Amino acid sequence: MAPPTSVKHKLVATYNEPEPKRKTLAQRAGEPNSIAAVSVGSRPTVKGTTLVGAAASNIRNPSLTSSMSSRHPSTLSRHTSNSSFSSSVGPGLRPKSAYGSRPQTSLAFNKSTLGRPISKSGSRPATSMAHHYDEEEDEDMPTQGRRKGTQPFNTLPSSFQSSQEYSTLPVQKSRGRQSACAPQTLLSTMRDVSVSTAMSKLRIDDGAQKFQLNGHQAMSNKVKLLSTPGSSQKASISTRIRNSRIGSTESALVLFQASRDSSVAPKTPSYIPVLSKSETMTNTPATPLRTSKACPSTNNFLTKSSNIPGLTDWDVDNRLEEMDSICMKIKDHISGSNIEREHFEEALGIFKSRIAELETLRSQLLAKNETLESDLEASRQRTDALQERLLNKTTEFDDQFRAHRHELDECRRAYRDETDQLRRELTDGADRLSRVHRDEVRELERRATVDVEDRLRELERKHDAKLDEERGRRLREVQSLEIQIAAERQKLDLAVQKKEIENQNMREELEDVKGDLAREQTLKNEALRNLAEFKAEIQENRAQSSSTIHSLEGTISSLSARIHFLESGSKAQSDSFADMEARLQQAVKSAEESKKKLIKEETLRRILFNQVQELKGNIRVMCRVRPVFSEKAEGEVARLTFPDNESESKELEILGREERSSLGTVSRKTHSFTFDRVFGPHSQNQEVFEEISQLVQSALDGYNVCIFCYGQTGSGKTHTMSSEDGMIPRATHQIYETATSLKEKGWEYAMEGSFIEVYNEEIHDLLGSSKDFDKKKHEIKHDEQRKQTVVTGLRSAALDSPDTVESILRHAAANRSVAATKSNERSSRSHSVFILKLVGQNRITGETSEGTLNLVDLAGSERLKQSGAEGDRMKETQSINKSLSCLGDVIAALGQGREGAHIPYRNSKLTYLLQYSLGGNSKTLMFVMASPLEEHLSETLTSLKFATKVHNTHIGTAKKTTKMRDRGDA
Ligand SMILES: Nc1ncnc2c1ncn2[C@@H]1O[C@H](COP(=O)(O)OP(=O)(O)OP(=O)(O)O)[C@@H](O)[C@H]1O
Repeated sequence: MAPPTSVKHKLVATYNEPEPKRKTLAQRAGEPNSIAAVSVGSRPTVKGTTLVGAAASNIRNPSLTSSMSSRHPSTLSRHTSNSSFSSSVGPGLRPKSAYGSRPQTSLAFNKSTLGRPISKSGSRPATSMAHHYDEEEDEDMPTQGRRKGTQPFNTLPSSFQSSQEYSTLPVQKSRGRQSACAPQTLLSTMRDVSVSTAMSKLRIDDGAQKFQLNGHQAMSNKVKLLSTPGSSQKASISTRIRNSRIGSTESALVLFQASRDSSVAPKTPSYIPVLSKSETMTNTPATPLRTSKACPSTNNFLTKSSNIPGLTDWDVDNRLEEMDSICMKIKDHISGSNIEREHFEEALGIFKSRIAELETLRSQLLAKNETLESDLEASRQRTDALQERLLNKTTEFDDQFRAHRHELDECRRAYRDETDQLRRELTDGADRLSRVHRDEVRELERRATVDVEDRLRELERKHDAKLDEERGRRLREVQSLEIQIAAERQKLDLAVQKKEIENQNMREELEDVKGDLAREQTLKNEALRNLAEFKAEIQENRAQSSSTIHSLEGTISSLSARIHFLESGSKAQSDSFADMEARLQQAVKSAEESKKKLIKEETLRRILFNQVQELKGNIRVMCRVRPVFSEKAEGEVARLTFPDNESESKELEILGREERSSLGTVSRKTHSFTFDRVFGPHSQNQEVFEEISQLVQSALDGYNVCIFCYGQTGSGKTHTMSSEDGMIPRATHQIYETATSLKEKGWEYAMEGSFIEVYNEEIHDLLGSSKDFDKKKHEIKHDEQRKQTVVTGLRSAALDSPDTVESILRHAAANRSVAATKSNERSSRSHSVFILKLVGQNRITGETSEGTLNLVDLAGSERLKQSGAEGDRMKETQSINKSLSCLGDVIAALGQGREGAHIPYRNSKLTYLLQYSLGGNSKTLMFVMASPLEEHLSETLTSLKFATKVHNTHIGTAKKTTKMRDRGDA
């Protein structure tokens, strides 16, 4: 295998390094005639042509010079030698021409000198050698030349042969010039065994590398031989040494050395010699070869032993001269050979030194190799250590990874627990807030109740004191007390409303707190999302997990602090809310108690009112003036004035028509009227009902109450009495509510309503069918004992709910409207009476009461003369006027106050129907309705004058129909 180029270059650089082992062998050889050192550029100067040739070839053997002279110019030239050397030094194979040139030359010389017959004789060593060589020349050399690449040492036999011939030179030389052929043979032998020839056969072969020299390269070849392995070669060398009788000591030694060192010759490429300074000598031009003229008679030369038949004798003198010249040449050749030997020795020294250098290089390389191996081992150890460390690090990393994952799991579990704890805390906080708020509301109600109770106690004391006084005072004092009670009630209502507002505010605050809690919940959710994101970041970046955890813990702690802060704030709000709620409950409770007190007060007030009514008389008259809807449509408005306070008016002044006296003066009389109350055109039904509510209430107390409206047509009777907010609906509602409230006192009332009309002195059931108006006859019957009136055949409706009243009124209005279509303006032509019978029983006291409330809407009072009615209208008007006149007569009779006097109730259906509601133990209220129109002025004045008569009538003291039952009977 070819060595690496780098190594080869290095070897070139270290070629001159000494080799101790080689040096020792050289010393052992004990070579005194060492070859003179040959240096590049210091070509030795040799006298003579041979010497010049030797010098030119640096190390060429002098014998070679002679042999070269007989060599064929074409096969042996300096140039060829140089080429051969160059080829041998180079990495390529040795060229065939270079290898075969010298043997061919030798062979040519042998052939030229000895001829074929001589070479075939085989009697002389030289001849045999020549023959042998000839055979090799003819057969082997080309083969060797071909094989030298694979078997470079197969060339040794040739060189060895030359060596043998060379070794015989001293023997022949000692014989002297015994035969003519001896010198020739000697020359041939010397040439063959010359160092140059021997060196030319030697080579340093290292695999594909071959090193072959010509001339002075022989020494190099010997050196090459040192590295030539193979026992057969050593044997050949030993044989040659034995065969060389006097041989050159140096050659013997070199061969011996080669034989010895061949066994230890390094096989590594480092022993491939590389051209150095000495090698450059091979590049020097070789000495011109001698031609065959140097021995012109060689072809005819015969020795004494030549016994070849057919050959003739030759000229002795010429031969002698030739021999002399040959001898001289031999001498020169010998001297040149000595010089050449010195050169070889010198070259040998150089090569030894180079060998030493190579050895040194080898040792260095070995050392370096060892170093490299040690480095490699160290590197391997380091690699193992690194692998072990890597394994340890991997294990450690896995452990850390597991520990970190475990830590992350712990953190995740801790966060989950903390989140659950926060959620529980929030839930608990919300529950606490709710409880606290409820407590606050209770406390607020309690406080409000206490306050109201205190106020009520104080008020009760005031009222008790006032009630003690009121019993001895008049009606105005009672009214003032009522006003105060109403004011207190209003205050209480305001207080309750205020408490309710406060409660509402507290609820709003609670809602705000809940909103804050919801926002906190949102923040908490955001924090949880941030926590999840932080967890994701922790997983992504484990190195930052600890810092992220700390930051997350900080966020959680801040959130916890904020939650605590909000809880504390909401707790305060909850406290205040609970306080307000408690106060509210207290206020509600106090309001209920106040309501109870008010009921008691109301009872007392009714008692007082009845007492006042008894003191004042049982018939009261109130006046109401309807508003003007349109002056253009209704005409001129009469001049009605209210001299006293309009809100509490009791007086009415009407400017009468112009009256022309007999003297022609025109005057207008002012008519002044005074009633229990005068309602102006701006008054409402609510205001009117407040005035009569106490009277209506008397029906529950067992009184017969009759409220009727009197006035001309279109003055507002029906509006006041039967409209949606008129006295009938309001009275029934109030009675129902009062009856319900009196249940607390044990009173149970049975309320039954009926609605009739008196038309043309006939009674029609408005709750029945309108078809029966003219068919069904109803009779009026009186119960003298019970002082109750009963109309037969009437349908009545139990007032078990306020809605019943509305249904009754709607039904009655529908019947009246149907009737109106038959007889025009039926409603104005008939008296309508709503009868409400109230029968009460107190299950506690055993009292019973039976009262009747009659709400009467009288027909319009018109003067027949003014109305111009005819036919049925006239009959209606007459009937109306009759009944109204009878009413006036009855009232007038009652006003006379005579005991047992006749009261003409039977004169009309109306008065007979109202027998027990007019006078006696009844309470009567008459509304006189006035029209504001100038057109109706006359009729208005008539009505007002009639009302004045009634107002001036003292009917007597009303008595309620109550009985005390024996408890035992009950
Ligand atoms: N105080 C009032 N406020 C407003 N409108 C009123 C008032 N009084 C009467 N009216 C209206 O005047 C008109 C006539 O009233 P209403 O029918 O009650 O008179 P009347 O006296 O009942 O007549 P009639 O005797 O023919 O029944 C109605 O439209 C009624 O609404």
